[in-house]
Amino acid sequence: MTKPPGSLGVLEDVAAQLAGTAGTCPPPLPTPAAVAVFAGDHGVHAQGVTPWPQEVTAQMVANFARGGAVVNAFAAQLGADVVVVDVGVATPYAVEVSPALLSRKVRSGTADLAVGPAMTLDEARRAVEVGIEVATELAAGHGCLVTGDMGITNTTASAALVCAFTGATPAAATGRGTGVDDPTLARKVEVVGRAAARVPERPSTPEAALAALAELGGLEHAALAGFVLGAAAVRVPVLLDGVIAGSAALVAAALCPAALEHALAGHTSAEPGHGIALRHLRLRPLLGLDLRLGEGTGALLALPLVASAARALREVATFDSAGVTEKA
Ligand SMILES: O=C(O)c1ccc[n+]([C@@H]2O[C@H](COP(=O)([O-])O)[C@@H](O)[C@H]2O)c1
Ligand SMILES: Cc1cc2nc[nH]c2cc1C
Repeated sequence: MTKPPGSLGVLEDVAAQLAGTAGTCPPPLPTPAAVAVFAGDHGVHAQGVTPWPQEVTAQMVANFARGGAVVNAFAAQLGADVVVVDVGVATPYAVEVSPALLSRKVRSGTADLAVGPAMTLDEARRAVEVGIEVATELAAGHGCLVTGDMGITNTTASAALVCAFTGATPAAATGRGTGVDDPTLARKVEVVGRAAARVPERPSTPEAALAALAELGGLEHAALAGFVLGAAAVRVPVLLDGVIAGSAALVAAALCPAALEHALAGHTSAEPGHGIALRHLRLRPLLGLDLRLGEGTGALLALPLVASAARALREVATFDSAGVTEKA
């Protein structure tokens, strides 16, 4: 290629990874992309760890389906498709039947992880299977699968998963989520610590990973873990968003370590557990913009970088073909 070797830095690693995932060099363009926004509610809402009412999850599901959320705006900028997947929303919403909304509810919200298992092993497995199925369906017709999430209180479950899977302390892994005050943050740290202490640290077998997921996770975390596995199985790159995807990727890595070879971290969010998860997974985030929205927004912003990496391998002339003299 007509450039000094290594001069595209991290994009050279991205390009090589895309080629490895596809099994072809140059790799296909990662477009069009599809964002799957997995939505679920959380029993731990009862502990007062977020200022937002639970109904906001359902209301935002309707907003995604109508095209009115930030993720829809960012997707429109890139020609990406948005699909919202109800894997565990607890309150009703009114939307017309739309191809942009998939009803795959496993249960109406999890149980309170502060006092016992968030879900059963069977529910966790079924939610993982939802993610695998959605990835498989979207892979036909899309060059990149982008993770999205919506779930009031899901940064609490994310922090608990990060503690369990990395050994991080609750104080280090727990952040302010949508923006909680100091007393709420202290309560959140306490809840995360109490819950994470119930599971054996750093589960590494698939059985232990599924058990930890059922104990601490959300239905959207389970589906996102499956989405990562499903994308890898059909060899389509998966671009990860924030702390919810990052904590779900820890679960996916314990279920099948090789799956993470097909994952890219779009950004690192302001939630401290996210950086911990990415370092544990040895994933380098492409962007750092202090985002803390979720929905898939940070991952989508990184998509042009991933597409440019693929385009460089596909379209740049060689020294020979362009008649450019090589270095001595
Ligand atoms: O993506 C992130 O890293 C991220 C960080 C903070 C908040 N969020 C979003 O905010 C919601 C959860 O925040 P909370 O405070 O209710 O736990 C949920 O819908 C997430 O998508 C997302
Ligand atoms: C309004 C709102 C939009 C969101 N999108 C993702 N998480 C969210 C949380 C809230 C509160």
